[in-house]
Amino acid sequence: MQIELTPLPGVVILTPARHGDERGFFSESWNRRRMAEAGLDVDFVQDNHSLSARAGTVRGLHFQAPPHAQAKLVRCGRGRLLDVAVDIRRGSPTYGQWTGVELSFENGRQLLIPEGFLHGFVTREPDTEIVYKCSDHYAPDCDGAVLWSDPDIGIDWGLGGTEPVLSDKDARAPRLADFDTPFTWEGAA
Ligand SMILES: Cc1cn([C@H]2C[C@H](O)[C@@H](COP(=O)(O)OP(=O)(O)O[C@H]3O[C@@H](C)C(=O)[C@@H](O)[C@H]3O)O2)c(=O)[nH]c1=O
Repeated sequence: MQIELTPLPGVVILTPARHGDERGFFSESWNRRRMAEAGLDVDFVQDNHSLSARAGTVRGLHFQAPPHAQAKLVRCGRGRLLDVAVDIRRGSPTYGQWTGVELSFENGRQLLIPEGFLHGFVTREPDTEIVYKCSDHYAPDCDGAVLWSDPDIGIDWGLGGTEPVLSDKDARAPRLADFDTPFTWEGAA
């Protein structure tokens, strides 16, 4: 498993080995022991899978508040997407900053997003599937969102001026400045 850091400490790109043969490949998409050995010990309890029919579909920016905060391990099952994490931990040196990584079936990359970050993505091909593990169960009462296009965050979604496909919930989400984050950075005074 290859591990790459991103500009946001704690957000990590993981690329599991693929063992190819004449049939195709085999890959351990998550191995708890290997992750723990690498200092990435997360206890996942739910797997999610969604399909976005059209390229340019944006889902996000989402979080679950404590006591049901979620770390996520995200990969692309089919197609191609830009996966994004935003630090929303009050007092964090990187509060409000984002990082994005292209995940595709071909590149096999995965993004590990800890608690305290927003998560969102844009699909770059039709019929793109995302698959992700979560460290807590779905808790609708703790579910929240921040506006995907908030200029204070300034994510470059690569849409080139085209309007994205969005859910009503995501289109109406508040901006970061109008939002009281439920997360605090561990190093905060
Ligand atoms: C997130 C979630 C939704 N649902 C239901 C609620 C609703 O009826 C339907 C669609 O939900 P949503 O519109 O919230 O789906 P979606 O916009 O795909 O939400 C997801 O976006 C990405 C970016 C994330 O990081 C996820 O945690 C989740 O928030 O699925 C579950 O049953 N379990 C779940 O864990």
